[in-house]
Amino acid sequence: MLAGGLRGALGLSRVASGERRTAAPHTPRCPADSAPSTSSSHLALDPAPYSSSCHRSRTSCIASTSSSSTGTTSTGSNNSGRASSPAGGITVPPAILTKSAVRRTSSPNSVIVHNLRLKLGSRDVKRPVLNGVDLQVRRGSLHMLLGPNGCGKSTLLKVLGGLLVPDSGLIDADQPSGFVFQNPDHQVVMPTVAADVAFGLGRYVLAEEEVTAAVRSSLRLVNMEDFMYRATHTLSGGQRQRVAIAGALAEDPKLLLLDELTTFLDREDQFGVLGAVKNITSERKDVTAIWVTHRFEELQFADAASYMENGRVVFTGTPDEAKAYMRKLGAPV
Ligand SMILES: Nc1ncnc2c1ncn2[C@@H]1O[C@H](COP(=O)(O)OP(=O)(O)OP(=O)(O)O)[C@@H](O)[C@H]1O
Repeated sequence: MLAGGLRGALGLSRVASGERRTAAPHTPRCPADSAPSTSSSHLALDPAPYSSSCHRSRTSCIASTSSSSTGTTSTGSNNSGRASSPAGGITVPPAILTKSAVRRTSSPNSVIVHNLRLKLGSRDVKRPVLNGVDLQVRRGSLHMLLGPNGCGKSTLLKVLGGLLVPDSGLIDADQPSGFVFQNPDHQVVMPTVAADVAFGLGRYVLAEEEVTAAVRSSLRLVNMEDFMYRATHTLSGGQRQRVAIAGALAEDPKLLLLDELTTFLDREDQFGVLGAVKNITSERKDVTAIWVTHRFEELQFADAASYMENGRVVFTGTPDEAKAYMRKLGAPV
């Protein structure tokens, strides 16, 4: 059980039994990197997209498209920039939906991106960062994204996670998504592991038992259940990274967006984190992980890999095919 004090710290004092977590959060774990959430699920972007409420599944996102297009959505906005649903007093993030979203629930792909374009920069001087990205990621896979510095990997992840809004293109992605960033020190913010994993659940109306169960099962998936009551400052970098992933998992994401999680880790921690993510996609067939990395040796954990150059995906294949492709480019794979 979580300590009573923890409940208050997490803002979980309003418990209504029988109510269940129904919000569809997009989950940036790094406060410093948090941006107004625009959960991306179905983007078929005209230059001026519009927003609406977005609930858990692909299907309901599409269903809410028609109500948004007629302006009948009941979602309002709160101070944090998130939309709030009056129905259960539960906050839900805004989503960007368009009339051209296609119902595709039977697709084996968790993510389909087509001709995605985005320019970034100042208001006066922008330059293309995503130059027509096409990408398909199978549901339940661990898909690695590689490419040289500055080719657009993190930007693509941010677009998939709703942290950036593309200028044009189509995105059809399972939701909700959970984002974990490079530096665990920016993301593991609570004094104990249990409190940290439960952190994001504070915005839901949940019974204490539900919080504890979500925390425990998330920690189990990343092989950290035995650390539940440990002080976070006693953890190694890799353990902290696994706690950050568990924090994202606790909110039941369907898409995990993992941006260079092993950059600061030694080999043991690196493989511990990779093993944890592999375990998640093996055990939870409905969860897909996109893993951005520079480290070729990590390909052995991948189900598939894509290589980006100049804001485009130029190759997608099996890990072995990806290695062969990169060897041809002269990479020391
Ligand atoms: N907010 C921004 N404003 C202007 N340019 C940006 C912004 N964010 C990223 N860029 C530029 O977009 C390009 C792609 O950046 P991104 O971080 O996506 O690359 P990356 O492939 O993840 O690189 P790395 O492997 O070094 O992390 C870079 O040239 C970067 O400088």
